[in-house]
Amino acid sequence: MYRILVADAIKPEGLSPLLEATHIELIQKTVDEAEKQLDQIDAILVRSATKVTEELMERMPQLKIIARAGVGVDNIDIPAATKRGIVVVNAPDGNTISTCEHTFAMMSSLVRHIPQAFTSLKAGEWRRSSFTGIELRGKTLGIVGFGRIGGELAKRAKAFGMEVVVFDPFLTTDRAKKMAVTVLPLAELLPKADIITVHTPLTNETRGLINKENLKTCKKGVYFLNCARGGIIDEDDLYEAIIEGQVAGAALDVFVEEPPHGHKLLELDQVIATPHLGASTKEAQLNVAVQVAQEVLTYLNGNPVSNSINLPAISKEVFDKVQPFYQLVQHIGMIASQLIKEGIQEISVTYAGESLDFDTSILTKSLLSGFFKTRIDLPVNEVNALLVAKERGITIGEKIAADTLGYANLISLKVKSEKRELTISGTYIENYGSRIVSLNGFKIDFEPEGNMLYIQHTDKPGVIGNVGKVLGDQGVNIATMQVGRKQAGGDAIMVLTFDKSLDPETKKMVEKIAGITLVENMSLF
Ligand SMILES: NC(=O)C1=CN([C@@H]2O[C@H](COP(=O)(O)OP(=O)(O)OC[C@H]3O[C@@H](n4cnc5c(N)ncnc54)[C@H](O)[C@@H]3O)[C@@H](O)[C@H]2O)C=CC1
Ligand SMILES: O=C(O)C(=O)COP(=O)(O)O
Repeated sequence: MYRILVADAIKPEGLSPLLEATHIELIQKTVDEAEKQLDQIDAILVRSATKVTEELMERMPQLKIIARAGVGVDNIDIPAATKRGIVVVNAPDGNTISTCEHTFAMMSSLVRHIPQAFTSLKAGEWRRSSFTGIELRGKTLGIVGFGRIGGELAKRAKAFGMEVVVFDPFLTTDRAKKMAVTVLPLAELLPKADIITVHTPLTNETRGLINKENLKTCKKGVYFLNCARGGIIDEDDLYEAIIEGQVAGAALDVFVEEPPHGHKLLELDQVIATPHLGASTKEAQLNVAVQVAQEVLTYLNGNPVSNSINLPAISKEVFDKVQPFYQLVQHIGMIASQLIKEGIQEISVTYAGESLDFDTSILTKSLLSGFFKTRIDLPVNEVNALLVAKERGITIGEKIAADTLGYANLISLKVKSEKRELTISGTYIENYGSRIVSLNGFKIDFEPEGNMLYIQHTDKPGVIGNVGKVLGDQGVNIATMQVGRKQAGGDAIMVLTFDKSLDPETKKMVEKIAGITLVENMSLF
């Protein structure tokens, strides 16, 4: 008998696969109400209200699976679950349409001042001219983050006669073409759009993506929407921009702090808002409940789940073989992702060497998880890495090769975009650790770790010295520096490691050094 705790308001109709199973007992209580039963619970189903913390997991020693009836898993401590071998699943597409439709409703309400006009009318006023709006037809909608929700929104905006421009650094030309949207860099989208809506995940890259600096570059009188996550548009900077008249108004479904107690943005007449209602429809709630109920049942019946976002358990024997290469491949993926930032068409991995004589697919998935780490909102791991690649139209290849080029083992990655190809190889040396031994055809030898800087330059006297001088003058302590070149006087590369990441100003100074053609920060945290 398995006991499943349904801790948040999840639609009961969607839970019928669980209600009908004879080996399952469903307990519909909050965590506090179920306090005395927590040590017997095998699965927990939540939305965003219940916080599944490490402390809660400690009180649930039987817990095998956490299911999030929705997309965002920020209320679940994923590393703590992974550490305990608890699978976490979600429902990635069950609420896409509802969130898109909510965004559209917010956009219409925003430009026609419907909430403000309604409040005024209810107060007994009849102020028609104060609420003159604008048409959506002919306006340019800027969509920042063109995933599931962004894509659906584009279709609806076009039906309203809007022009759609999008920014998404991970979008392939194929998908952009299929969706018939114009792709622009963010710096070009902002001054072009009349209305801008964000649909990215909240990550270190997207927190404050819209801020004081780039709000200034927008059209005066632009409208903003955030139905994704609080903080993608900096709340303080948005407030200032509205006060200054640069932004005409904003529609917000999400906040940095929820509920937003005494929030200054909510005091502004130009702001309309809803309490995180994007996914709150009968249909979305049924979809997500059905999806997670099915996943939980599948897993408890001993079968693999499809929307897991953390690690599956692997046998001790395989684990021992995989373990030395596990971090190396993640680092190879992370380096590649930071050196080839555009949309990718193909990723292929080649394994050579006797110690790699096992099913390497787990390593390929681990490499992909490193590659996607900074690109998408959900934690990507071995369980979902291939699905993530497939959804983005990326072809994945895996080969076994005989030639280790003199190393005991060699793992080589080739990443292809429409414009170029990037190659990187690494090896694991017993009792020594991981080394990257070739990068873009340059022989090199460095340990992938921490904060790194990649520099492409011409092999001529003075360049290396000048890099050292600029960094020294800025008080940057170089931990290691490795160089590689193909032939004397030709193209060359340098890879440096630091104790902390290089600030943008110092990076710019390095870029200005004569002979240097490319400088990229690489972080392996
Ligand atoms: N208000 C609500 O109730 C709901 C909010 N959401 C939130 O909406 C967001 C988007 O959801 P989906 O479209 O389903 O996710 P998705 O993963 O399909 O799309 C996210 C897109 O953002 C792009 N992206 C990642 N980093 C970026 C960056 N630095 N700049 C620009 N684009 C970037 C990705 O390439 C991807 O195409 C998520 O944060 C999710 O949590 C989702 C459902 C309901
Ligand atoms: O699915 C998501 O990411 C959401 O933001 C919806 O959250 P909710 O289930 O409505 O609390």
